[in-house]
Amino acid sequence: MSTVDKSAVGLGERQYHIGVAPGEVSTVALLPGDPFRVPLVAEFLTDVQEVAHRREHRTMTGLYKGRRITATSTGMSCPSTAIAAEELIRVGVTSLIRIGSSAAVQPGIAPGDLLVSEGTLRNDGTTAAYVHPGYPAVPDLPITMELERQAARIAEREGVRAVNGLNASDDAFYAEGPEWIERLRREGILNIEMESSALYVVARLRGVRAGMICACSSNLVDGASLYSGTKDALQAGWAASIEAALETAVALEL
Ligand SMILES: O=P(O)(O)O[C@H]1O[C@H](CO)[C@@H](O)[C@H]1O
Ligand SMILES: O=c1cc[nH]c(=O)[nH]1
Repeated sequence: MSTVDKSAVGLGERQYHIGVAPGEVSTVALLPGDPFRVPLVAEFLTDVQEVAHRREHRTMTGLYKGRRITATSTGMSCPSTAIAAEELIRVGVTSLIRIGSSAAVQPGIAPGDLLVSEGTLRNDGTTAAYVHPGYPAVPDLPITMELERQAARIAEREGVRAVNGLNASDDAFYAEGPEWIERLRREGILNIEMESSALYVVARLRGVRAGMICACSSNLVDGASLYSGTKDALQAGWAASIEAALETAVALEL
């Protein structure tokens, strides 16, 4: 019986899940979760081409201030994020910046505020298949520092807050009960989302760079919630996050 070595699958070819081929992407990719947010990135770009849209993974490539930029949606959660990251890396992406939405678990963070990740608590199953339990999920330091600089600048202009710190990646949106949220709050975690754990671990293992900036969608400890109609603030937060990520790509020549 022969087995398939997946480390060689798709190298130099159109990728099985995300449908992109070498030459169709930049060296830097912005990663929203939702495919419907890829066109929001495209609004900032010129010369945009839709490269592929397979399953939850939609990809567009264009230019921002003369720099080639790709946007690819990861879908929700770590399994599809790991696949998107692996396949983007196989076609030449060397910097991955997640532009997400995320729920705050510290008081005083409001929908639309900007959250830059300095590290992720790995409460997901995917990364357990890649690395041992104590392995850290951390973003690239220069990307993180530039995202923080850009977030602070844009937040001041837009009259929102920019907050930097630790986040958690959960697998189960509807299993985030009060005990879990209270524990994260006590341990100083700022916010919860569902993808950065896989993004950071895959990036580290493959020798590329990753970072994350999120827009706050809701606050699980002080009751400000997207789920009761704060979508305008969230949309402004997404636009601000995209701008911060694009300016980071330009500043660091990613
Ligand atoms: O809006 P995105 O970027 O998908 O991020 C957040 O929204 C989804 C949950 O509602 C999860 O994917 C979470 O990480
Ligand atoms: O994990 C998550 C992500 C966004 N919002 C939540 O309430 N939980």
